[in-house]
Amino acid sequence: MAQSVLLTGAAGRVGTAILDGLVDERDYEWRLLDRDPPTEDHPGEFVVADITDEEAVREAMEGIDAVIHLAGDPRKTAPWESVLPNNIDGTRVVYEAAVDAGVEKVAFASSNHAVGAYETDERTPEMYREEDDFLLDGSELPRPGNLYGVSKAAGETLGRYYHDEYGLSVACVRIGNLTEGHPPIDYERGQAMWLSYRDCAHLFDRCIQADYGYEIVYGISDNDRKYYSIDRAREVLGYNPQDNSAEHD
Ligand SMILES: NC(=O)C1=CN([C@@H]2O[C@H](COP(=O)(O)OP(=O)(O)OC[C@H]3O[C@@H](n4cnc5c(N)ncnc54)[C@H](O)[C@@H]3O)[C@@H](O)[C@H]2O)C=CC1
Ligand SMILES: O=C1O[C@H](COP(=O)(O)O)[C@@H](O)[C@H](O)[C@H]1O
Repeated sequence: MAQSVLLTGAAGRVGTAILDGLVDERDYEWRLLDRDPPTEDHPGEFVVADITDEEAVREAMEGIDAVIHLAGDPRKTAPWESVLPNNIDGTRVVYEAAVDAGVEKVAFASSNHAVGAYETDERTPEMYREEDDFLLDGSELPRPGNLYGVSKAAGETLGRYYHDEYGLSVACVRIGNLTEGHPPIDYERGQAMWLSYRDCAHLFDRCIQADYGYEIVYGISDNDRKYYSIDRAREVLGYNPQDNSAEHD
């Protein structure tokens, strides 16, 4: 039977990458949720709701097997007044409703900014280059460099709680820098953590398909220069990225 997947933040960039990559590939029954109504054709059902609206999220969660939770404020400059409701409280609402609805898996869009403060003056810019061997693998403590990063670390910790307490499978994907078509130009850091659209779709697909308990993985393409390991994503999720920012130099 087709799996039913709730995609929050469906109208955004990451949501678009996932839908573009998976709609024709996979037989998922999509339920899309965003506070902004759709502007384009979309698969499945579209629920216009805010993730802080507990009742609406509960309703949207009915009959769902897996959730890809993207909705939130993606700005690294986002103030506390925004990340507290949109990224922290809204994420708690999503996990809580998922547990109550008997959902199996939640893939959470975390961010490189949850660990941004590892990029110290002493390490940069060398760590963005191929010859440098500094590597974060997901087992390190969060080290945010802004309140947005704090909110993503909070989302990861909420996931840990809902996994340990209720057995929900949770994959936190620390997404790098998603750009369509090619890596960011003249931006070493962005090239080292580039995530192509097709690798993004494939990675979240693996989060729906694979078996896991609680995981933190990095969401980047197989870039020659990288300071995030993708070994865990390969091992646990079966992630097999096709793109590499070096091929666009
Ligand atoms: N684009 C990137 O390179 C990266 C994105 N991420 C994370 O991935 C997720 C998606 O990011 P993007 O697609 O780039 O952002 P986006 O701004 O393009 O999309 C986010 C979507 O979430 C919706 N949304 C925001 N707050 C909401 C709320 N309270 N209730 C319902 N819907 C709400 C917005 O309407 C928007 O359609 C975010 O959580 C972001 O922090 C993490 C790392 C990198
Ligand atoms: O979490 C995010 O990270 C990406 C990449 O960060 P940046 O510091 O290289 O801009 C960012 O583009 C995206 O908006 C944000 O949600």
